[in-house]
Amino acid sequence: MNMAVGVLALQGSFNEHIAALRRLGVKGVEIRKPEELDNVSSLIIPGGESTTMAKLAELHNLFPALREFVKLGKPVWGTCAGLIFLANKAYGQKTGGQELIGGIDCTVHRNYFGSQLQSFEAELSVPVVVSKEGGPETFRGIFIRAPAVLEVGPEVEVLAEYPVPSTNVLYSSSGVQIQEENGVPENKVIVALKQGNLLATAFHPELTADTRWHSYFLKMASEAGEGTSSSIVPVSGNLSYEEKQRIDLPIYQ
Ligand SMILES: NC(=O)CC[C@H](N)C(=O)O
Repeated sequence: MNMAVGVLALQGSFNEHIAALRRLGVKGVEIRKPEELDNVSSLIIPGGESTTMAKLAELHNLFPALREFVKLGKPVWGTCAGLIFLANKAYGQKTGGQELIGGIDCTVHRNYFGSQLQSFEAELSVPVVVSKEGGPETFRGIFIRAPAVLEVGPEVEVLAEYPVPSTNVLYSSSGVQIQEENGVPENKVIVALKQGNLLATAFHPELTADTRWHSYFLKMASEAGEGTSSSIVPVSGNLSYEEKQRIDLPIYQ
């Protein structure tokens, strides 16, 4: 049985993820209902606005199915708001908080880099996506009202960090200086991480023409599917009108 990559399609940049998968010849399936998760073997949670996305997920009764998906060890990648969904703990929530899926043993600050106006782009050093056969040595990260990860547990693999002025150093509720406590240099925050089959990036690879992060996730997904009956579904045949429109989405270079 072949299985496709699901993309949570409640809000945010899900079309852009589907377009990036399509560029790699892989079919992305929009997920809006819990039962639709049965048809996919891996999932991408796009960037957007995590409170809105969480409210919509609640409305569609998606949280139990999403948590089960994670619990079963199926690969999930969250970009930006998607990272917030996958964190076990979040700061900077609206009153009353929002539901999270959880799974990555980390604490995320929802709007660490400030408001929409403080959005920025930066070249990141990301050894896991750099090809040994050459090509660019960095990845251009697009940070839009981006979160950052401030604390990680021992099972988390840090894939990329971003330097910040030491005045940005945050303290936990108990007054402990978070970065120092975890041995992370005081002037860096975590912007890409992995725990088992869960991957998270604070920036938006789906808004660039660079598909290296999507390839990395597809590799994770196919490795997780090895020995089982599921594998990634290639897209074949001509593009439908809808798919063509997606591929033609503007790409931020
Ligand atoms: N671009 C994004 O996904 C922004 C996420 C945003 N900080 C939030 O809380 O939802």
